[in-house]
Amino acid sequence: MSMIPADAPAPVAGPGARLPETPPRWHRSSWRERPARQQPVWPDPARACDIARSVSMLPPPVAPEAVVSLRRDLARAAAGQAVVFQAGDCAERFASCGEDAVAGKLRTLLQSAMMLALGTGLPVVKIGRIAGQFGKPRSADTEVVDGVELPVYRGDIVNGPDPVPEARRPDPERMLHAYGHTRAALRTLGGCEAGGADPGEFAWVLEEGPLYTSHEALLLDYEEALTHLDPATDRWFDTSAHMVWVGERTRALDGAHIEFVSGIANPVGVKLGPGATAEEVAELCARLDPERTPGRLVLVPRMGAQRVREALPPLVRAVRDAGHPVVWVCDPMHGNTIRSGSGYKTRRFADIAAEVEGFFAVHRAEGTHPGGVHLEMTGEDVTECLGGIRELGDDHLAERYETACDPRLNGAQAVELVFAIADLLRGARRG
Ligand SMILES: O=C[C@H](O)[C@H](O)COP(=O)(O)O
Ligand SMILES: C=C(OP(=O)(O)O)C(=O)O
Ligand SMILES: [Mn+2]
Repeated sequence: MSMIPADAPAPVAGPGARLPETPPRWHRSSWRERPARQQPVWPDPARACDIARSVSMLPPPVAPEAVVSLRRDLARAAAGQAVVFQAGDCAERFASCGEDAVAGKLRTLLQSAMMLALGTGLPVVKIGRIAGQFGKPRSADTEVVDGVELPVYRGDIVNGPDPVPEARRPDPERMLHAYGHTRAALRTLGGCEAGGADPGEFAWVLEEGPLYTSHEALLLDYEEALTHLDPATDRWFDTSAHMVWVGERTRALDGAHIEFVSGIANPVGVKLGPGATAEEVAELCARLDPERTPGRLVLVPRMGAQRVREALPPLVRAVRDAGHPVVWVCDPMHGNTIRSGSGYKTRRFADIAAEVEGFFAVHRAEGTHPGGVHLEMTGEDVTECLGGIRELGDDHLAERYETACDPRLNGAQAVELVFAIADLLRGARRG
């Protein structure tokens, strides 16, 4: 049953607004026939099923028209006429979905987008890791804290981060809370865009286009519950966000996550680690973008500074030669995670900057568009990543290490990186 009102206006036609056919035999639950990695083992699966059903009856958080509008904007980025800036927390916390916290994040994102727009003269497609980035894939199922083995934290939509067994137990009620916090965050974002809450001096950036939302489509019970048929277009939309992506750990071609996103009409991202092969990527493009529609597919290499210059070119060539009009977006964070001497999970600013430079160099050499960047950052003065202009060292990490999962650039480091990216983009345009 569709949750989208039948009288919703049909999307305006234009580049990127063409919506490909839903694949035959696809349904929002067809992923259940495939192996699904990184899913919680709910203690009471029948209860999880009931809760997912409750979520599916709630109003869709995001409207199909706004999703189509993002597709149109991404089509421009695929053609090199706009640049994508996708950024936010690694793991959003429910407790940070209040009005002040979300308005603060919005201001930070807009500030960065404004610097990119001013620095490049290009329109910036603004996409937050916001209003739903609650599920985390992990490298291991358990961790040892003070000698006790515990299930890992999998994001607020699954369990809690406190290192005690009760908090780490997967709780399906959290899917309902995730829905509520998404709605709350969207209300604040929408309020700012409508001139309600105050985005301050960055308000004009919003005149060029809204802040879209995105998260990893990881917890498939939840994504399925918010996927509805839109009668105006006869397409299925995952209404949990404007854009969703599939992570490096769940992008298996025959896996549940790729099956799920193959049938939704949203723009879809896929993370690509250094092990991705040209054949795999060509196959992913064939599955997810069979009609070669600009604005549909965003490929997000996260290779690591050491690998990007050798690992990325074969993938770029394979996609270009197969004629898929994808947006290439550089994630310079996830291939550069290290453990510091004092034991913190961290990243070096120099590595992050070097990966971005490598990404631009590859696109320059291949004659393709560097479509944008995907960052984990905050406007707060946290101490999670090493280096930057203030030369944050290992002995500073303990001062304000606040992330619930991966280390984020702090406000100053983010500004420094965005300036460097604007320079590279200017160079790419001249080239
Ligand atoms: O963004 C997320 C992390 O990279 C992912 O959850 C893996 O983190 P882990 O190696 O600490 O499990
Ligand atoms: C887990 C993430 O990325 P990846 O799938 O690239 O490791 C992430 O974006 O937080
Ligand atoms: Mn992360």
